[in-house]
Amino acid sequence: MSYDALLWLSFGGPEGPGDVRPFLENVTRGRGVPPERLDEVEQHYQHFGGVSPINALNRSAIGRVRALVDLPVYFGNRNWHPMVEDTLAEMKAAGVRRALVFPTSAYGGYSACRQYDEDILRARAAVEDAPELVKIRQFFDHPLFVASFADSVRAAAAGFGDDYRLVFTAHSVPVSADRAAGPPEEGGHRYSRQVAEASRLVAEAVGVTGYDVVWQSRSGPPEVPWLEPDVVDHVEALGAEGVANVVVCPIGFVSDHLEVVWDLDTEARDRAAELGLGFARAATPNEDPRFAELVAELVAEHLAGAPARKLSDFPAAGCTVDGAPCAPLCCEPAKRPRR
Ligand SMILES: CC1=C(CCC(=O)O)c2cc3nc(cc4[nH]c(cc5[nH]c(cc1n2)c(C)c5CCC(=O)O)c(CCC(=O)O)c4C)C(CCC(=O)O)=C3C
Ligand SMILES: [Fe+2]
Repeated sequence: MSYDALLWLSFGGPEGPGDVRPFLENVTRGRGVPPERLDEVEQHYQHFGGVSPINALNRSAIGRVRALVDLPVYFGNRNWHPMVEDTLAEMKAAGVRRALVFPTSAYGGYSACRQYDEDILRARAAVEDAPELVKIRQFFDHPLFVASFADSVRAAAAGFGDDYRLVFTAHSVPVSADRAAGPPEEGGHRYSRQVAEASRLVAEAVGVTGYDVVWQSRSGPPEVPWLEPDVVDHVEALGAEGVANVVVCPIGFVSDHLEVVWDLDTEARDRAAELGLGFARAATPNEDPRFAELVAELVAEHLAGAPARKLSDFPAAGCTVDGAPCAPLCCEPAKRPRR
């Protein structure tokens, strides 16, 4: 199979105050997020002038990937411009017939994997005679992903000697969504188990034996259970335990974005300061040159049909054609209550 492009598929984020509300409406359309939560999240964005760092960081990484791969690289998002539908139309007009897709998420699960397949379906439905789109596999246990986080944890912890608690954090999801993550015969929880596995690998690389895995940025109505504990609550619990310093590693994300700079660098950091805890946040991989190398390796691996380079034997999937699920009933979307 030959490919004539690479499509970088991401979440998207607003780039000015006027973008915030329409962006949030795109994110939450039909998802049962209460309006009060949206108002609150809008304030987080406006606190940063309505600009999320995510688009600029994607463009910066794409620049480095362009130097490493032999394919034109296009950029499209689920929720904000450049929208993936528009990018795909542009690709089609440029004569692209088959493209690889790099999704900016390392994990399985509905929000982290299957929803990107839905983006591919939606984009292809919007473009007549659309190019074929083949998505690249999950990479939570790739040696370059793990090494990048391990170095960022070491750098963040540098001022604390050995006296710190390492806390990994990933985006919370509804408990029901995590239960449905992966193919049904595996028993579910593929998202939280992959997050736990990546955390274990990074802790091992750093040489830390005691660490925690917690969740952040929960949304949805309060009566719906989401993965816990929350990172800010956890910082409080560590303070009560007498822990002196906390190093937070956002293992669930490939780049900084609003939920990293708000929930971690603002909320969790402020709470730690109030409690007199030392606090440091490990960098996400995006700006590490190894992240571009990781993407180039994943592309080369796919083109060569080479075996996956990975540090664990935990199941991974995600390589899909034209937005089909990884396997029948894999990460089935939840039936959401209409509001
Ligand atoms: C697993 C996961 C990832 C990691 C995988 C990946 O990276 O793709 C992720 C990433 C991100 N989530 C982001 C932003 C938001 N997520 C929301 C809402 C939700 N996220 C969910 C899950 C995830 N989200 C879920 C289950 C919801 C509930 C509603 C729904 O089922 O969709 C909302 C709505 C408001 C709110 O309620 O918080 C916003 C604004 C941004 C961009 C931030 C920026 O602009 O910089 C990024 C990278
Ligand atoms: Fe999210």
